[in-house]
Amino acid sequence: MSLFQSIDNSLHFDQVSLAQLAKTYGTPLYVYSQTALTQAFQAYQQAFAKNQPLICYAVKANGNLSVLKHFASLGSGFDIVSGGELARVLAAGGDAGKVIFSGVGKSAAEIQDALQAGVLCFNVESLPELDRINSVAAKMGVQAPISLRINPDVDAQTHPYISTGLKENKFGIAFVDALQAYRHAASLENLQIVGIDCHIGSQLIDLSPLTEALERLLVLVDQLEAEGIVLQHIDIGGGVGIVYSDETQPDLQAYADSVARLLEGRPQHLVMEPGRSLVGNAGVLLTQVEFVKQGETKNFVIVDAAMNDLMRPALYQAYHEVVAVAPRNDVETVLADVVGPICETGDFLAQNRQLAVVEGDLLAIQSAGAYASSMASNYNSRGKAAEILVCEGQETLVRRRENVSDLWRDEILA
Ligand SMILES: Cc1ncc(COP(=O)(O)O)c(C=O)c1O
Ligand SMILES: N[C@@H](CCCC[NH3+])C(=O)O
Repeated sequence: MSLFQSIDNSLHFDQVSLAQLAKTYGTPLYVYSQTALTQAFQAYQQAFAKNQPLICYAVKANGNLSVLKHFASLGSGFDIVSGGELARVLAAGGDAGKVIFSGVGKSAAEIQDALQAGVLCFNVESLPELDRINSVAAKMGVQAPISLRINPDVDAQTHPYISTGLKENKFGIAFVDALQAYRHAASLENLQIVGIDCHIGSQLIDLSPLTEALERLLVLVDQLEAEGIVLQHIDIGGGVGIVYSDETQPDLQAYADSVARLLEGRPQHLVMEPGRSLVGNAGVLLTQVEFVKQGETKNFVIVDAAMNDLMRPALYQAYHEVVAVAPRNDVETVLADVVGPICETGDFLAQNRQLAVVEGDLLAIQSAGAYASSMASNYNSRGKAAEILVCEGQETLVRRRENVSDLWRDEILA
């Protein structure tokens, strides 16, 4: 059942009035539904019940502390890609023992902090990274748990900027080099090999590339076993795509069933790193119309949110549904681009939409829970939006709006 409801012609999300939230906290405003977060997490648990996976939520999708705390309370682990994300997970009460550390450029300091915290493993993406982790661990007198991220050269059939499992992508260790890399890891004294990982891309609607990648990984697992390298876990990477507009909802259960079939009889634990599908449709970005402007060839609905708040449309021409919080029929519907106040032609949130709005109206930009606030910037010296968590009629402010008059606070007037 949708958590959006129209009550007296006014949109509610998880039983909280969006108009009331805008009035209390101002706009632009991110609103996340805790109920939706729980439902999305439980959908994974249920679909994959047979394998009892460790779900490591990908923090990069939405690192709000309260979102992380909620996932931790549901038993989630975390997939991190920086020291900053580790700090967030720990601040939110996450269990370091359920943290996997991905990313192609881990610094020595980040590795040291992660070892200190006691992360579950590093997903290692290159040979020099293996050596670096080994040397940091040696200095600390510890064993570092590692898993190799394999680049299986499988086409995820998604946007090229978020495709990660092809030969030409910077991610992972090439499939053909994988055995040699494991042998090298096994020769290093301060490394403990615990797993294997792959992640081929994000926003996958056709899930067959995911199972294809897993099949390739399993060939390696068998080869490793023959060499006496026995793994504790298999990490299948990120989650499934979500519906932004007219995509077909990917069949999570069918995917889980294929994974279960492929892993049948194997001793390894299943690990996964979903991000988008746990938070994407649990969030909206509320924005207010500043002006409706008639251009010579186009109409523009100028709103108070911009590409610094939500950069997906500018970066990937991504589509986000835009709906009026209180739809009206007393003004003409026009075809318009929804644009922000930033001085860039690429500063649009939506293009060619039919909208009937006037100055002061509120719009809800849908599917804004993932890769939205987490990719926000201060471009044009704009403050980052506030964030609210709603749950069955209750609201909680979980991030204050940044104060624009002291955004310069970390600079030094020389
Ligand atoms: C290494 C890694 N793991 C997990 C994810 C999360 O992927 P998704 O948000 O598609 O579930 C990503 C992002 O694509 C990633 O780069
Ligand atoms: N930022 C991307 C997803 C990146 C996935 C990270 N590997 C998006 O908004 O779709």
